[in-house]
Amino acid sequence: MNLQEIRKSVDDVDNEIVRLYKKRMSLCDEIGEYKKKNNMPIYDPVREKEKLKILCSLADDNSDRQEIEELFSHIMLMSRKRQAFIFGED
Ligand SMILES: O=C(O)C(=O)C[C@]1(C(=O)O)C=C[C@@H](O)C=C1
Repeated sequence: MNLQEIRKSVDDVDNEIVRLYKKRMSLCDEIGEYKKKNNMPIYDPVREKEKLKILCSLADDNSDRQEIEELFSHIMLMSRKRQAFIFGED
C-alpha cells in the first residue's frame, strides 16, 4: 500500500473507534443513571481491575499490554467524569 492508501485505512479505523467510543460512553451514561438512582458509587475499582486484566490478556506483547492498559484506564476515567456530570458533581 502507498502512504495515501494506508492513511485511508487509518481514517476508516479511526472512524470506527469514534463510533464505538460514543456507543461505550452512552452505555456508561446509562450505568451512571442507574448508580445515581440506586445510590451506588461511581468508582468501582474491582470492576476496573478485572476489565484491565481481561483486556491486557488480549495483547500480543508487553508493549501492547502497557498501551492497552493506558488507553483503557483513560477511557474509564472519561466515563467516570461523565458519570460525575450525571451525578451533578462536575
Ligand atoms: O461498570 C461500571 O460500573 C461502570 O461505571 C463503567 C466503568 C467503565 O468505564 O468501564 C466506569 C467506572 C467504574 O469505575 C467501572 C467501570
